[in-house]
Amino acid sequence: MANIVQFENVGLRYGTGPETLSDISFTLRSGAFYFVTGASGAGKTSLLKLLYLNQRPTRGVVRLFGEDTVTLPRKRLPGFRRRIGVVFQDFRLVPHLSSYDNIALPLRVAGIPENDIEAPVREMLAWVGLTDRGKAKPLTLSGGEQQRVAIARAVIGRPEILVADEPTGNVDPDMAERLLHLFDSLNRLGTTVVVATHDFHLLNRIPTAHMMRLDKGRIHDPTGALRHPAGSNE
Ligand SMILES: Nc1ncnc2c1ncn2[C@@H]1O[C@H](COP(=O)(O)OP(=O)(O)OP(=O)(O)O)[C@@H](O)[C@H]1O
Repeated sequence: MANIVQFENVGLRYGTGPETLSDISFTLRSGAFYFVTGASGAGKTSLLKLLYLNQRPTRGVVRLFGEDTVTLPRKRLPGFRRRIGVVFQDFRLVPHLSSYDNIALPLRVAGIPENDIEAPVREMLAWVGLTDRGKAKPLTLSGGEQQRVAIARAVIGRPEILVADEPTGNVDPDMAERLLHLFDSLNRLGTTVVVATHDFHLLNRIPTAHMMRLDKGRIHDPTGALRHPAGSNE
């Protein structure tokens, strides 16, 4: 498996405060499944924000798809962001748009012709089990339904990496398992999946998943299992 993400001695500081993340070094392998765990405030959300290019590191190198994102020209950032799907705990759907239109949004933003949008949106609605809810607005859906719309929206552009920040935080345990099953099936199709979670029940559900534990802004990786040399394709 090739390296798809590489962090080298990354630090992140908000404003003039202390470093929220320090000396973060790890490699993510293309096609693997990762859980990011750690106590509240350990820096999980901050780490994911660096990963999906919502934040720039204060120091160090964040390399995505083999390129250094810190020196990447700004005009190339949107293209990079399209290769990463993101799911949030609070869904972040557009409230006045139907499920169908929320899922279609990334394709419309990317300028895909309307004729080429319907089939993939219908396919996504079916995949998340919401074929009959395409016209529904987010506030008329349950939390689990909203999250499935959000997952469909995140993956309709066939991202290479799916990042999810506490995606099961606002759904019941049965729905949490169902959502995890969606992530697992995507991963089996080759998508690299990174899920931050507090939910220890979920961790055992994906036996092949790798764990990234954050402790007070640092990666806990005593055996170095999360580090692979640059260019290593072992
Ligand atoms: N935009 C920001 N400005 C200033 N400080 C921030 C900002 N975002 C996060 N922090 C601080 O960074 C630290 C890590 O926060 P982060 O949200 O990354 O942790 P977390 O592990 O995701 O926590 P939780 O599990 O509670 O969501 C916290 O001390 C938080 O207050």
